Amino acid sequence: MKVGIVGMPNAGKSSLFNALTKAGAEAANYPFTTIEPNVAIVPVRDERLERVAALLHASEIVWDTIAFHDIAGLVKGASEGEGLGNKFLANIRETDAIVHVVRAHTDESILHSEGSVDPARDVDTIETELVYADLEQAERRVERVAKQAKSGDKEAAAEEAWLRTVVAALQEGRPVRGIPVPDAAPNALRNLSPLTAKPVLFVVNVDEGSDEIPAVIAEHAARQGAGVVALSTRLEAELAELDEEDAAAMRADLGVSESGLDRVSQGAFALLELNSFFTAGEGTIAQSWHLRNGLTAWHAAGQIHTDIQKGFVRAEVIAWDALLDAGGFAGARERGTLRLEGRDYVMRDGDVINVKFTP
Ligand SMILES: Nc1ncnc2c1ncn2[C@@H]1O[C@H](COP(=O)(O)OP(=O)(O)OP(=O)(O)O)[C@@H](O)[C@H]1O
Ligand SMILES: [Mg+2]
Repeated sequence: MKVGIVGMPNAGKSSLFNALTKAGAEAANYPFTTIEPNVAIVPVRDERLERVAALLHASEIVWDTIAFHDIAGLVKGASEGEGLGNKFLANIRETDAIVHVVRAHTDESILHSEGSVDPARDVDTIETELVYADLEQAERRVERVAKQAKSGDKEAAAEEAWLRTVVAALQEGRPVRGIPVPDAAPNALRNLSPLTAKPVLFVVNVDEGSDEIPAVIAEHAARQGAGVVALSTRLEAELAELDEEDAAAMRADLGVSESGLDRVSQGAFALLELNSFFTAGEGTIAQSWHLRNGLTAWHAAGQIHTDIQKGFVRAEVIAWDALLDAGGFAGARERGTLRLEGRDYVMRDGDVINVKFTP
């Protein structure tokens, strides 16, 4: 899963990114934590898997990860190429979700490109740039698709009609999110990959020691079904430089709630309506995975390995807490809480699964 970080210049994007990168380096078990200078691979920690791993004396824990893409600040006019903004926006077109960093801290030593701290105005500026960028993209695409439609391509005709609705909405400043995709052109949304259709997590960059979300941002987020997390990105970046004990002591001193970064990564996952599931065995690797709500054991097998999916026979499944209650797989088998399920079993959040397959 990929997430793009957007926001005004100096909003705190790179501080957040650095904090995430450092946390990733500590915990990810990935040798390639920073695969590119502006891409950070961050583990999504989950206490449930930690407890399962402890119970089974797992050899190690492998976390599912999110890739965060840091881009330069978007000024007004970014979509017209100012400040290279458009190129940066193109970089995040392929992401699954957007983290929008909003400055709310009042540190006067940090310049604001608009001369004052005003979270609602800044959110509006960035959202307008995203709308413009999508508009430009949609106008270009509609021309191309219209040509295909003229040659009698039914799907192209449906896509063209959809694109015209999209262009009209964007011209009025409305996002693409929520505009229904026609059955006759099921790939229309993916072909355009509009920024304003992606789920959003607002990260409100607050003063140290605060975790208050400004009401205007909370209401704005609620209206568009977005998530909100408040933290000081500078503080998180500083804490990430400390070892775990010192960081915990400093958090306690400042009265800052634990794991601001975990809230960001978990918040990003929550946006996409993903379920977690786990694979684990006595003394082996305990691993976390994610799957869209409503998908089955067969899909879960495909996440683990295509060969395991191809050879799927059945799956042993148990809820993570039932496994803890039973004291392990042997106990669960005795109690009958370890179930055998077929390929159509709909996975539940927190399931531990062991797929039996023919190689
Ligand atoms: N909560 C905060 N309180 C005080 N200062 C902060 C806070 N968050 C970030 N800063 C400071 O603001 C400055 C800009 O932060 P940062 O580089 O993360 O912004 P950015 O959004 O990446 O900017 P750019 O758009 O230029 O890439 C840094 O000096 C950083 O230490
Ligand atoms: Mg930056």
